[in-house]
Amino acid sequence: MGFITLQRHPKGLEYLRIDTPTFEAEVYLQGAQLTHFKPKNRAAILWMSDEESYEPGNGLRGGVPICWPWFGKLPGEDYPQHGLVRKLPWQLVKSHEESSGQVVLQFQFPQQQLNSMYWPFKCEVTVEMTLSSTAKVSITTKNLDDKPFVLTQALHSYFRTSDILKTGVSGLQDCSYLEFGHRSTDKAPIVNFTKETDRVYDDAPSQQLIHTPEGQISVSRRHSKSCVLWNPWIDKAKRLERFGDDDYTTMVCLEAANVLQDQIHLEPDNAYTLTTEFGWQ
Ligand SMILES: O=P(O)(O)OC[C@H]1O[C@@H](O)[C@H](O)[C@@H](O)[C@@H]1O
Repeated sequence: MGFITLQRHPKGLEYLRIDTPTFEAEVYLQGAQLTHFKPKNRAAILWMSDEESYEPGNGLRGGVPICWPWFGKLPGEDYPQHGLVRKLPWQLVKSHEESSGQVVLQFQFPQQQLNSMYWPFKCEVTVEMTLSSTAKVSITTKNLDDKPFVLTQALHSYFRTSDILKTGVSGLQDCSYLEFGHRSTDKAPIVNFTKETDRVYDDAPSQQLIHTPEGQISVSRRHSKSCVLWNPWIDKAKRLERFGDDDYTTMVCLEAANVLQDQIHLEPDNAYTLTTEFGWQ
């Protein structure tokens, strides 16, 4: 076997390169972030920005960033967007190759790195990836404190398409969403992209399909009622860091989440696992 090798990007970040008879993948220890996933004989599924500089301490623009213990700007305007863990190194605590070609990786976020100014709770945070012809990414939070806390989070997956104008998402028909402060519901069977899209669906079915010119990507979620659908479109693309002006034409984010009414109340000693799984249909 020997499918997994530890490599170092010229800018210094360490990552795992995995090459099996079934798939290839790359996972950065910073952010425990899957940045590349490609089943053999199929196109790559995840989008990664060509403008990414891979500087240590920056978020990596693409793949599956981990947003924890809050999503977006919440709980306060001065809080770092999308939480505390996506720009810091995680520890690899398990890597297991099965003869079938399936690979299981487990990462833990070192508790001492948690900024107690923003997050004054003891907890254990683990990301597990099960990679084969599909990729499954889970994040488990265990409350080790003596008081409960409230958590929002997302597995912020960037998917690749060759043409956003020929891309749509099914599985969201009749679901209510919040976008730019307004509530709405889409009656169409497929959501298409013609402008900036930044929707939080708070009670969506557990599976969607992304229809791209390359085929259909199935994206499913567990322990998650909410999901986020995002494409920055023309103007926001120009303002985003590590994102090319035309990059909005080749990506779409469909994020497994626990946000809005779907936020998690975690009592002491309890644990909660959010999971997303994706692959070609
Ligand atoms: O640039 P960031 O912090 O990675 O965020 C990217 C996007 O993440 C999405 O999840 C949000 O809905 C967008 O509003 C945001 O712009």
